[in-house]
Amino acid sequence: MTDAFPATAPKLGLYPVVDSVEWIARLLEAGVRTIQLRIKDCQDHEVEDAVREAIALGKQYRARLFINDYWRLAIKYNAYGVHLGQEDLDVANLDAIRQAGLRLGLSTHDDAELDRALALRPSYIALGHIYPTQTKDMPSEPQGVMELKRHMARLQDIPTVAIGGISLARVPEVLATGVGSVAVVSAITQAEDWRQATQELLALVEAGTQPAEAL
Ligand SMILES: Cc1ncc(COP(=O)(O)OP(=O)(O)O)c(N)n1
Ligand SMILES: Cc1nc(C(=O)O)sc1CCOP(=O)(O)O
Ligand SMILES: [Mg+2]
Repeated sequence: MTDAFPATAPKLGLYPVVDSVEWIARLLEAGVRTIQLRIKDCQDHEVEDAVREAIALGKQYRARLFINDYWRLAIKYNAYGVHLGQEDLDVANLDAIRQAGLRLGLSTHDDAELDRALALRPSYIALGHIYPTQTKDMPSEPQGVMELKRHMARLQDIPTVAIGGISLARVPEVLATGVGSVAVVSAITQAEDWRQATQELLALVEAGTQPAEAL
């Protein structure tokens, strides 16, 4: 059997996904303790400074800082974790990520992707997209909360994250499925008042009150 990736918190709480070090800094200062740097479609050398600075901030705040896509840089600067999609699985060196002691989060969008992800024994599984999203072009239809709830029945032993179109108003029905974390982009970055939005989301999702382990 494949070796498991290192454990993360059973419930990751509020999980903002943002595209700059500036957002990382302001959200950590606001109390967020699970967060992802997601800068799309760059070469490693173009994002190296941002990845290094984001990881340093994550350590400073004892937060669970995941790097999306740039797994080599995540290893180089000893990130808390890496987030990968299904396409990334075809090219990423999972053994190197595991041996470096990084947590691994994996995206899934249907049963087949869930099967593939579970076989790799990642640190958490993300399920999306739950609702229509303006943030990313999705090739599939939204799953909806009923489908999320159905998936949760087979995901009792692994931390879970819901993503895609989740607004403050939708958080209660998402949490009612039993999912342990809510990942958001626009609910924070497009909010009229991001501070207030973050505080309301944190209060609802009960984000990251315990420090990240083994930083
Ligand atoms: C928490 C979380 N869930 C899903 C994704 C999507 O990741 P991926 O499929 O790799 O797509 P991109 O984000 O790279 O466009 C995510 N980033 N975070
Ligand atoms: C980056 C991303 N991944 C998704 C997936 O389903 O894998 S949905 C998504 C975008 C989420 O943004 P918002 O909260 O603004 O809808
Ligand atoms: Mg990706």
